[in-house]
Amino acid sequence: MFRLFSSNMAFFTHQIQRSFSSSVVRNVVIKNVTIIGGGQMGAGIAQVAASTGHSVTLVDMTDDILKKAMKGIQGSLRRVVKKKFSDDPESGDDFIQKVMQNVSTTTNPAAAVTTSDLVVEAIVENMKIKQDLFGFLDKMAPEHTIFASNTSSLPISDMASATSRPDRCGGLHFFNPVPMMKLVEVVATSSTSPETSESLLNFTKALGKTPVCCKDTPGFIVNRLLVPYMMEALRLHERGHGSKEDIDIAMKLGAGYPMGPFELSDYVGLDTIKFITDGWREKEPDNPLFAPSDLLNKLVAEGKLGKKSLEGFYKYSK
Ligand SMILES: CCCCCCCCCCCCCC(=O)CC(=O)SCCNC(=O)CCNC(=O)[C@H](O)C(C)(C)COP(=O)(O)OP(=O)(O)OC[C@H]1O[C@@H](n2cnc3c(N)ncnc32)[C@H](O)[C@@H]1OP(=O)(O)O
Ligand SMILES: NC(=O)C1=CN([C@@H]2O[C@H](COP(=O)(O)OP(=O)(O)OC[C@H]3O[C@@H](n4cnc5c(N)ncnc54)[C@H](O)[C@@H]3O)[C@@H](O)[C@H]2O)C=CC1
Repeated sequence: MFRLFSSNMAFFTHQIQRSFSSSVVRNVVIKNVTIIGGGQMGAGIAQVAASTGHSVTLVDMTDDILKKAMKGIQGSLRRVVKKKFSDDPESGDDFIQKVMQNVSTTTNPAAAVTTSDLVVEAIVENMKIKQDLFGFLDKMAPEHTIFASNTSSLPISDMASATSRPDRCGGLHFFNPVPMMKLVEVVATSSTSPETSESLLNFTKALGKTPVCCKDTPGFIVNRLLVPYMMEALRLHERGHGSKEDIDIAMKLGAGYPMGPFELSDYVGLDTIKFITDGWREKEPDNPLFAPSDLLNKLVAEGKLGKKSLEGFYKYSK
């Protein structure tokens, strides 16, 4: 994994800063943003933050992943400018160039957070790995830095408890695809300070998104309603009461959803879906809705993770 102890210097500098800074941290104006995890969500968050003038550092485990993320951001920006600058392609190119200049990448999270106002975690949906990351970054980041998680399903308070700054921890739950989806759930735990919540709300608005305030309860608002609906779709199919194609068509044409539940699962990523549903089963072990799904487990075991691996419930071409 990361070279966790490779930046002793950054740690040392930070400890000095810490001893001089005030323990009361006021409303933080967010300019420098570090995003940990350059997968679909992290890359999308980086794109939107950079597009709105923030200075972004994107962190992942290898340079290859980061290269892929930057390529993805560029491709997505091309789609955005095609619309936004339809009659002025040159300005569109300038915009892309400026946005790309706002993003730097690194595989060294310790160095990345030393000047960060906000860290957004968008790594794998696993509590232990997220807690290890939060605990590690807590020692490296300046006192004022706010830590936010983009988790779909895990308690923010459990991640915050791995730090010495639970008042400066919260949730920023973005939706996929980040450049298109307007909503961000801003999650406050019982320890999140009002100043932190306000900074996160202001940041969300600065991104051009619409925030809603959520408590740190399972699934926040959207996934509390979305996960049971998606699980019901899976159960309906497993009982042989509908093909995945018919269920998808039904929910698109009958309920007006842009994607049916199987299409959406492939879009989200079946590995992430499995992490989420395994976690919900732990919370509600007696709920038959969250019983293990042979179909989902088989697809994940075969590496069929959805759109990102070109096969999931459906097949995709590049
Ligand atoms: C059945 C299995 C059950 C398993 C049970 C387990 C359940 C657990 C589920 C929990 C999931 C949790 C995930 C999470 O935490 C929260 C989420 O994010 S949920 C997902 C929310 N997102 C959605 O619901 C997306 C729905 N889809 C859409 O809105 C549209 O389909 C979409 C915008 C993605 C694409 O639009 P569409 O018209 O279909 O296709 P186009 O390709 O034509 O795009 C339209 C338009 O948008 C532009 N665009 C699309 N993507 C991007 C991008 N990434 N960047 C930039 N621009 C983009 C595209 O260019 C088009 O522009 P035009 O000008 O209109 O041409
Ligand atoms: N996929 C979706 O539709 C949504 C996902 N989320 C949440 O966002 C988070 C990320 O999801 P995705 O982007 O879909 O996953 P992804 O699998 O596309 O990306 C995760 C990235 O994190 C990197 N990573 C893993 N461990 C790391 C570590 N210790 N340090 C640095 N990087 C690390 C991986 O290399 C990978 O590039 C998860 O918590 C997920 O639940 C939230 C909303 C929607």
